[in-house]
Amino acid sequence: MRRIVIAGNWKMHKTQADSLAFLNGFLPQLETTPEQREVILCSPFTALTSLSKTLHGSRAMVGAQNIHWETSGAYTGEVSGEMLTELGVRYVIVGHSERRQYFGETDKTVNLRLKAAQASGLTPILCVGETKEQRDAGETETHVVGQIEKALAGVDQSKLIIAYEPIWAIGTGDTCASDEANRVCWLIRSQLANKDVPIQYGGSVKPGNVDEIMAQPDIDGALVGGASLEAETFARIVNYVS
Ligand SMILES: O=C(CO)COP(=O)(O)O
Repeated sequence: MRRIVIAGNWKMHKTQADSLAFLNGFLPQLETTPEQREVILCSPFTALTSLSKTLHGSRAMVGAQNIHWETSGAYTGEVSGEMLTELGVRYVIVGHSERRQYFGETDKTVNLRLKAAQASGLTPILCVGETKEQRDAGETETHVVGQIEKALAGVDQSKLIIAYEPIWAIGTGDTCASDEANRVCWLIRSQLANKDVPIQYGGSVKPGNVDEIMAQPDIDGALVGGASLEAETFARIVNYVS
């Protein structure tokens, strides 16, 4: 049985106070969440400590949004795996398209960050996905398969989550049709040595489309941006109807 993993990516949203207010509304709604669903909240670095303390012993776990590949050194502005695990962080997003687009993340640095995350005991959530131009040119498959190959060179597939996030569907309200998302998730799985790696879909996941997305056979979860910022909305997604 493959794991089901629903993660919220808060991106650059929420102070510590905002995070705690969110949890007040969110945690009680996890009481009815089926046990086999993993629930993760990926906050900015500054809220990780508060999240970790408040979530201790609860159903939800804490994730970060980036990690540096070195264990320490002169890397101003960066954070190491040990710094994250010390706070109780268990997961980390790696290679999000916003980091690739705005912060010069490459397939090479994604690969280094994945290995560093695993070396420090974190489970990385590797993000891949194509642009609108690539999709329109019929290059989705070759692009995504290329990203997967380069990212996973030398990476342990037993401690890994992958998120397929078509860039044109992120923050646009323009969801990828669930059968199209499923087809790409299936393709990703076909490239993996470990067929049990959970593969999430991300891109405008909302209460109104989550049930249909999660009904797809090769989609094992969701990576949710905007709709993870509000407790009621994210709880509805986590408690999707299967
Ligand atoms: O980028 C995403 C999650 O990592 C998706 O963002 P939205 O859910 O806001 O489209």
